[in-house]
Amino acid sequence: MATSLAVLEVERKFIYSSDVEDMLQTLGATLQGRLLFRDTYYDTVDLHLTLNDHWLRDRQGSWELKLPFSLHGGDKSSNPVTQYQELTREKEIIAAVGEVLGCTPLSEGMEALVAELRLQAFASYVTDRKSYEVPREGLHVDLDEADFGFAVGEVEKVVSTAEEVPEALERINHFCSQLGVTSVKKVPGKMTTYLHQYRPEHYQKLKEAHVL
Ligand SMILES: Cc1ncc(C[n+]2csc(CCOP(=O)(O)OP(=O)(O)OP(=O)(O)O)c2C)c(N)n1
Ligand SMILES: [Mg+2]
Repeated sequence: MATSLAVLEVERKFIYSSDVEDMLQTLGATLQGRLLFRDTYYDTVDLHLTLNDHWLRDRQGSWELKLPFSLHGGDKSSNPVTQYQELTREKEIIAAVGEVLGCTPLSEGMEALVAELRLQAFASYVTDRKSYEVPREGLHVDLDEADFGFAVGEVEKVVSTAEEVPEALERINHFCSQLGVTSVKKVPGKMTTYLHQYRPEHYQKLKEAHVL
């Protein structure tokens, strides 16, 4: 079996204003397209996945698990840049879910895993996304509008080794400052806002665990 390179997503969220698209174009960004998609997130009854910063979702029939890979330690709750590994192969997702839950799932597919572990959907929303590429910087920018009335932008770089992370951080932070994003405070994303609005107890537990 061919070994796949890791997909490590380094990302910084920002709040944008109505002139953001003009600014992006001035900075050399080009619009790639617009996409509408629904994400449904799953967890165990006792919230073991999210309390361990593992985010399992079904995006329009494709499954994905985001899990932390930060080698730098530090306080996640205040850093404006997040670093996650992304798994999209069901076999790898099932193994990683088993590892964090301390079990060995028998299931070979995601629907079976949901039944076996009695996973429950805890959040579901539609995102209307405009995607920009910044070829010169190797960066990707998304402007997201969620169906519960929340908008957020993300500057992102995908790398495959931990050694590439510092340069990605530098490029992201430099691009953000050019965009006028100066606050070093962490901006709440769609999930943080969704949980705060619709699942306050879950939100509180994640705050107490310093996951959000
Ligand atoms: C600011 C901040 N946001 C999220 C987290 C953790 N987290 C919460 S939900 C979550 C999973 C969703 O990640 P996010 O990038 O917000 O979603 P989305 O933009 O729709 O997915 P993409 O298309 O980029 O793959 C994470 C990693 C965190 N620790 N801090
Ligand atoms: Mg994102």
